[in-house]
Amino acid sequence: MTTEETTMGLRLIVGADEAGVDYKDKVLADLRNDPRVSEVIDIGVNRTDAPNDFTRPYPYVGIAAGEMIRDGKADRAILFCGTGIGVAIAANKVEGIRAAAAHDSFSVERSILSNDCQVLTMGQRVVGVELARRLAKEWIGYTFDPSSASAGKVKVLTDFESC
Ligand SMILES: O=C[C@H](O)[C@H](O)COP(=O)(O)O
Repeated sequence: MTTEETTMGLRLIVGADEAGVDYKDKVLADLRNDPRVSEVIDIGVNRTDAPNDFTRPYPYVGIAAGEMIRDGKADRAILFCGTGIGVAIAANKVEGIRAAAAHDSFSVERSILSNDCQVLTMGQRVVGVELARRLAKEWIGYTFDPSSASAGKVKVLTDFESC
């Protein structure tokens, strides 16, 4: 979390395609009860959606989340699909967004401390729901250190995008 996130609380997006909606809803409920989180924005899909919306494919979910972060409407996102890969690829298409699919504690930690990712993705077909819930809780507890040795590496990415 940045200093601002720490002071204000995190503004988090949760989202999923049809293959990740069950995990998304579990994590959404957890985050709504987490004192570190000031706002949770559910961008769907939801089981109550009309069929065309409920079957909205993963690229739309990942891009929508990335655009909202890019536009300052949220700080971070936790997204789900079958594998976590599709929503990560989609979010990474948005300029300035760093998204990682991660299903273990170490990678979840490093996605922030090494890579300053704004987006964590997981696959409902990859890990159990209790692990996904735990990893989501862990992830929001990490804060990137802009004075760390990792910052210069992240800067290579942001400099490349601004060329
Ligand atoms: O990365 C893609 C996701 O896992 C998605 O939920 C399923 O995609 P598919 O139906 O093309 O396998």
